[in-house]
Amino acid sequence: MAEGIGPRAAAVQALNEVLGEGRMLAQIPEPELPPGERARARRLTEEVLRRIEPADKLLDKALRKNPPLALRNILRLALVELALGAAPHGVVNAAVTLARRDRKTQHMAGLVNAVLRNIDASALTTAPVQKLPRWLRQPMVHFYGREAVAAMEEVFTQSPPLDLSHRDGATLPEGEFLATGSLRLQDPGQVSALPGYAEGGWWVQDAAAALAARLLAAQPGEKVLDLCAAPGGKTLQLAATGADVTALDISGPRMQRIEENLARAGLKAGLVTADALAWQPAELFDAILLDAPCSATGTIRRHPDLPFVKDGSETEGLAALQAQLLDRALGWLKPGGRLVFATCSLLPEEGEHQLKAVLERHPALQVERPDLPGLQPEWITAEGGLRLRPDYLAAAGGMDGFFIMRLRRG
Ligand SMILES: C[S@@+](CC[C@H](N)C(=O)[O-])C[C@H]1O[C@@H](n2cnc3c(N)ncnc32)[C@H](O)[C@@H]1O
Repeated sequence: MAEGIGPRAAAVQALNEVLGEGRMLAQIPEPELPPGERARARRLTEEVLRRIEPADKLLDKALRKNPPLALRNILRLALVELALGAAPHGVVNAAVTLARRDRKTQHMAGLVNAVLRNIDASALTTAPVQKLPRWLRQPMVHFYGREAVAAMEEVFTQSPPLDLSHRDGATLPEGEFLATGSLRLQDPGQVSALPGYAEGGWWVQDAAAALAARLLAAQPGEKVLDLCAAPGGKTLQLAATGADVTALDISGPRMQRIEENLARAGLKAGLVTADALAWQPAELFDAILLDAPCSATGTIRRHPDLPFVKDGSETEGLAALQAQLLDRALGWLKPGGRLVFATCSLLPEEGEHQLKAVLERHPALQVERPDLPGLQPEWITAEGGLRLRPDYLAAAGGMDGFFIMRLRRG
C-alpha cells in the first residue's frame, strides 16, 4: 500500500460525504484507523474544506471537462497538500493510487498524474481566500459590512488554536493566557497527551464560549440552571464555582457526555434529561444559563463543513425556538434573578434581534452590560449585548462567533 494512503483515503471519503451527500463531519462514522492517522485524516479534510473555492479555480484551468466528484476530491486533496508543502512525489503517488482504487475513477488515474505534475500548487497560497456561501454571506454583509466579513473569511482559512478552561490549581499545559482568562495553545498535538489531562482540571472550550458562564458569575451555594447544557463545557465552569448546578438537555446521548465530563473533572451537578419546552422546575433559580440551539455559524473555524452542508433554512425555526426557551426560562427565575442567553451564531436573528424582542415582550427586564476582564469596548453593542466575532483577536487565532446577553428579572 502506498505510504500515508489510509488518512488520505479517509479524507477523500469524508469530502465525498460532506460535499456529495450533505452530511456534517460529526455525523460520519470515524474511519477505522489508529488514532494518529484518524486525526491526520480529519486535519486533511478540514484543510481542503477551507480552500475548495480557490483550489477549484486552479483545477478548472487544468481540466478540460468537469470530473466526477470523487475524482475532484482526490485532486483537491492533493493540490492542498502540495500547497501546504507536502513532498510532491508522495502526494502524486497517493492521488494516483486513490484514483485507481475506485471503480468510478480508475480510468482517470493518468489524468490525475498529468494534472498534478503540471499544476503550480504555490498559486493556492497566494489566491484570494474562500468566500462564505451566498446564504450566509449575504445576510452577514448586510449586518457587519463587507470589510468585517472579509476579515472573518480570512480567519476561516486558518486552523484554529486550542483553548482551555480550567479549575483553580489545575496542572496546565504550556500556553498563553488570553486577557479573558482562557489558556490558548497554538500547536497542541494530541489533547489526551497534554499535561494534566488525566487529572481533569482543564477542558477544551473556545475562548468565546467560556465567556457565557463567566458572565453569569455563579456564586457558591446559589441554585443555578444550565439549560441546554450538553456536552457540558459550561456545566463544568458553573460547577467549578461551587454553585448548586442543575444541567438539563433534551438529548440522552449528549447528557451521557456531561456525566463523563463531570466525572473526569471531579465535579458534580444534578442531571435532567428533558425537553425544556415541557419541563417544570420544582423551585425557582437564582441564575440561569441558556445556551440555546442555533445555526452554529459562529463555529466555522472548527467546523469548515458547515457552510457546505447548511443552507440557512433552519434559522427561522431556530430563532423561534430560542425565543420560546427564553420566555420559559425567564419564568423560572427568582425575583431579581439573572439569566445569560448565548448562541454560537453570527446571524442577528439569533442574537441582537433576540435582545430587542425579549425586551419588548418583557418590559420589566433589565439588560446588564458585560463587565468581564479582557472584554474590549467594541465587542459590546449599543443595547448592552456582547457580540463576539471570529476576527476578534485575529492575530492570536480568532475566537468563535457568539452573541451573549445578561438579563435581570425585575
Ligand atoms: C449549543 S448546544 C449546548 C452546548 C453546551 N451548553 C455546552 O457548553 O457544552 C444546544 C443544546 O440544546 C439542546 N436542546 C435542543 N432543544 C432542546 C430542548 N427543547 N430542550 C432541552 N435541550 C434542548 C441540544 O440537545 C444541545 O445539546
